[in-house]
Amino acid sequence: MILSSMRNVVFGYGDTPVLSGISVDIHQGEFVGITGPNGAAKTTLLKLLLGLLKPWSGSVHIHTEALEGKRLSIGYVPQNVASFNSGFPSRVLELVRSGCYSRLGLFKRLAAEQHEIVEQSLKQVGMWEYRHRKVGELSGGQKQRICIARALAGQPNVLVLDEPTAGMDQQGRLGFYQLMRHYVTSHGMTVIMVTHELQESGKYLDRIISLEQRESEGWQCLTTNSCSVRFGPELCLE
Ligand SMILES: Nc1ncnc2c1ncn2[C@@H]1O[C@H](COP(=O)(O)OP(=O)(O)OP(=O)(O)O)[C@@H](O)[C@H]1O
Repeated sequence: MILSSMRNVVFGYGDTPVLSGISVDIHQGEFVGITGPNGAAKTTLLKLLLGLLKPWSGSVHIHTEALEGKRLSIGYVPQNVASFNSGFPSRVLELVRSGCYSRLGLFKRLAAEQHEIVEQSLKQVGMWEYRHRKVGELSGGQKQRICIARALAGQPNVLVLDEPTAGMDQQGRLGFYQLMRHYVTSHGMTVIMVTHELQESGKYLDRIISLEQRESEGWQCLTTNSCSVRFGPELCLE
């Protein structure tokens, strides 16, 4: 079932267009990779899907009925979260706990259930042992992991991640793809991830959306139905 649909979206910054006539659907409960070269507007596409940017023309629609009565809850891990400066005052546990407030609202005390979810999220990204450390003192890959844990602690039904494995070692990356696959398969979560690492992530994904430049047409959106399909002329414009 379609959860989000983008139709003929045109968008740019200032008076410079960066996406021209993009149409793409995201289905409920799929793990989608968005790929394309630097500057192809992958982050921009995510922000349009999230409603953080407004298209010049065309439409972006979230079909909440696809969630079958559940409230829409979106987790977002932006690009470069690893650049928290070294003076960032929070400790890991506080930061990850703060992810619960997107669901609970501010000024609510966390119940035992939320404490368990925080613990589970930190364990799933391999950062439980670091829970009392200051965030600013962690390595880039470790900061990336706790930002993912924070997003998971919010128990989103849609998780949007912009190059989430940047800075992670190979073992961490593979563990992360498996974890996302688990959330998609076992919890019905919809996961949308910008990635440059299709070789590694491809077998875990349900579908790839590829932003490719076509001569004289600007950036266009191509999708594959199956990740085993290589990019090439067999792709058709959606
Ligand atoms: N706030 C902004 N103001 C002006 N131009 C912008 C802004 N954000 C992005 N752009 C431009 O829009 C284009 C697409 O940027 P975007 O960050 O979406 O690309 P990307 O595919 O995510 O790139 P990367 O792989 O390098 O992260 C680029 O040419 C970029 O310079």
